[in-house]
Amino acid sequence: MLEFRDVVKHYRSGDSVVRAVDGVSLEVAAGELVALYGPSGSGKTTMLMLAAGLDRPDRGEVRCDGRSVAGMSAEEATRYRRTQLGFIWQQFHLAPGMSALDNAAMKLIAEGLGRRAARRRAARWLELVGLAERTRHPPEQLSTGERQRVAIARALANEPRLILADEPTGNLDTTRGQAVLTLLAQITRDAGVATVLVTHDPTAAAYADRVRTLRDGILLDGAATAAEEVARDAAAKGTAP
Ligand SMILES: Nc1ncnc2c1ncn2[C@@H]1O[C@H](COP(=O)(O)OP(=O)(O)OP(=O)(O)O)[C@@H](O)[C@H]1O
Repeated sequence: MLEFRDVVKHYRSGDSVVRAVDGVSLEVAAGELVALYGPSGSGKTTMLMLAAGLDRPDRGEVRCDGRSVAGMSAEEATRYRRTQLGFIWQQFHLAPGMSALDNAAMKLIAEGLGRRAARRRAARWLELVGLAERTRHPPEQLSTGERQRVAIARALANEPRLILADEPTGNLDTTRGQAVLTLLAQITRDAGVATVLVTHDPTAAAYADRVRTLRDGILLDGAATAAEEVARDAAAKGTAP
């Protein structure tokens, strides 16, 4: 479903070059949840931006359902993001002044679904993420964790084929975080979605079918279980797992 083929993305910053993604090949199948695990600055968000067509690789190719993402016109890329993709952003990107319900319904309305039907569907997703009591509140009247859940409801409401989740539980307490991860794993499996979960939390990585570790823009060898990755990480830091 999603494929990175020898992808390189470097950023220039003054005289130096940041090798954000440095020759990554990775496939994520429909119905599979892959965790991209790695420290801050290892290139995880850059990989999601490339998959969403919000940035272009310097070399290599990102394909979704066989189509080159960088090869899409601006119009095709917008439609791809609205209809195929559920992007859960680290910074939420909610519209201020609009209710949680309208924020969650936004992509559905943009795709032409009637306002009432869009709101009905969005309300169901808000309920699933535990926000049934907060649908009328705009983001500025919600806690950070509640905003994160609105962003998750919005990302899932269009029933995407590919979910890109950037630290989706970063602002949630353990119970809420586990509920969101269980929901993501369930949607991935039941709806045959390909999901990439970016995290530096080993507990979150444990919900994945496969965990791949990114360091300095390079994927470490081999797929591993979350437990193996946690042990490898602890060994690298010289701490007990
Ligand atoms: N637009 C940009 N211009 C210059 N450098 C960038 C740009 N975007 C990212 N970088 C750099 O690329 C590297 C990878 O960044 P990225 O955001 O992908 O890391 P990350 O693993 O998602 O980090 P975090 O866990 O902190 O979100 C970092 O060193 C970052 O500073």
